[in-house]
Amino acid sequence: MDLLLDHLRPRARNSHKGSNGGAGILGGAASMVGAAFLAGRAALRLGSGRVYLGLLDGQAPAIDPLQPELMLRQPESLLAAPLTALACGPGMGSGDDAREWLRRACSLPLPLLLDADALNLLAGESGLRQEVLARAAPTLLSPHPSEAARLLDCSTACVQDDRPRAARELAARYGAVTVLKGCGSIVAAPGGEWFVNTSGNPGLATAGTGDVLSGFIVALLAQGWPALEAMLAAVHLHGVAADERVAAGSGPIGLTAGEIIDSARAAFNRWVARGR
Ligand SMILES: NC(=O)C1=CN([C@@H]2O[C@H](COP(=O)(O)OP(=O)(O)OC[C@H]3O[C@@H](n4cnc5c(N)ncnc54)[C@H](OP(=O)(O)O)[C@@H]3O)[C@@H](O)[C@H]2O)[C@@H](O)CC1
Ligand SMILES: Nc1ncnc2c1ncn2[C@@H]1O[C@H](COP(=O)(O)OP(=O)(O)O)[C@@H](O)[C@H]1O
Repeated sequence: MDLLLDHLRPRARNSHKGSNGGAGILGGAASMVGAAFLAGRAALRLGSGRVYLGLLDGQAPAIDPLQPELMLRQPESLLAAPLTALACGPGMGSGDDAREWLRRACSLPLPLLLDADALNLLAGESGLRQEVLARAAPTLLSPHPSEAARLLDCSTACVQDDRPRAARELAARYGAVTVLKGCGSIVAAPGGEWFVNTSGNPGLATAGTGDVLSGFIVALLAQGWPALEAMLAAVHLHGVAADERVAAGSGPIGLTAGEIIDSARAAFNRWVARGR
C-alpha cells in the first residue's frame, strides 16, 4: 500500500469532469456488448470524469439504460474523443475489424490497457507486438492464464507451474506492466519488479469480473495514475471489493461481476479519506 499513498488524493474542491480524465473502452462485438458495459460502469464508478464506449457491434444499443452516463459510440468516434486513457479488448472479438481498430488504438499517444481479445490478437501477430514495443506511452496487459499462454506460446499448465516467471516474462517481452490474473494475481513491471496480490476469493471466478477489472485500471490511468501504481491499486481493490461482498453474504457462490463495482467505489473512497 505504501506505493499507492502518493496517489490517494482527495478531489480538488474546484475540480470538474474534465479534471478527472476521459476513459475509453474499445470492445463489445456482437453477443459480448455486456463485457464493454461492465468495464464502462466500473470506470465511471471509480471516478473517471467521462467514460466513452466504442462498440464494434453495429446493432449495439445506443444507451446503457442502467448507466445512461456512459457515452456509447462507434469505434471511429471513440478514438476521436477526448481520452486520457484507453482499454481495448472486453468482448472485442477477433475479426478483421477488431484487428484494425486495435492497430489504430496502439498508435494513440495514451496509456493503453490490452485485455481479453486484444491479447489474443496481439498473440497472433508479431507485427502488432512490434507496434506495442514501439509505443512511447505506457502499455498494460491483463491476461488470464490461457491468454498468457497464448502470448507466451506455451500451455496454460506451463504458465500456472510458475506464475511469477510467466508474469515477469510477459512484462519484459511486451515492455508492459502486466497482471497475470487468477488466484493470487501477479503484477509484474518490465524492469523486473513483481508483486503478489493477497485480496480476492473464488467468488470472482465468474463471467465478467475481468471486464470490471479492466474498467478499474483504465479509470485510474485516465485520472493520471502511473501504470504500475494504477495496476496494483486496481487489482487489490478488485479483490477487496469481492471480499467485502462475501463478508456481507453476497457470495462467494453466486457473486456477480456487476456487484463488486459499488463495493470497490466505497472501498476506494475510504482509502482516499484515510490517505491509504
Ligand atoms: N457478458 C459478456 O459479454 C462477457 C464477455 N466476455 C468476453 O468473452 C471473450 C472471451 O473470453 P474468455 O475469457 O471467456 O475466453 P478465452 O480467452 O478463450 O478463455 C477461456 C479459457 O481460459 C481458461 N481460463 C480462464 N481463467 C483461468 C484461470 N484462472 N486458470 C486457468 N485457466 C483459466 C479457461 O479454462 P477452462 O474453462 O477450459 O478450464 C478457458 O480455456 C472476451 O472478449 C471477454 O471479454 C467475458 O468477459 C465474459 C462476459
Ligand atoms: N479463485 C480466484 N481467486 C481470486 N481471484 C480470482 C479467482 N478466480 C478468478 N479471479 C479473478 O477474477 C477475474 C477473472 O477475469 P477473467 O478470467 O478475465 O474473466 P472474464 O473474461 O469473464 O471477465 C480476474 O481478476 C481474476 O484474478
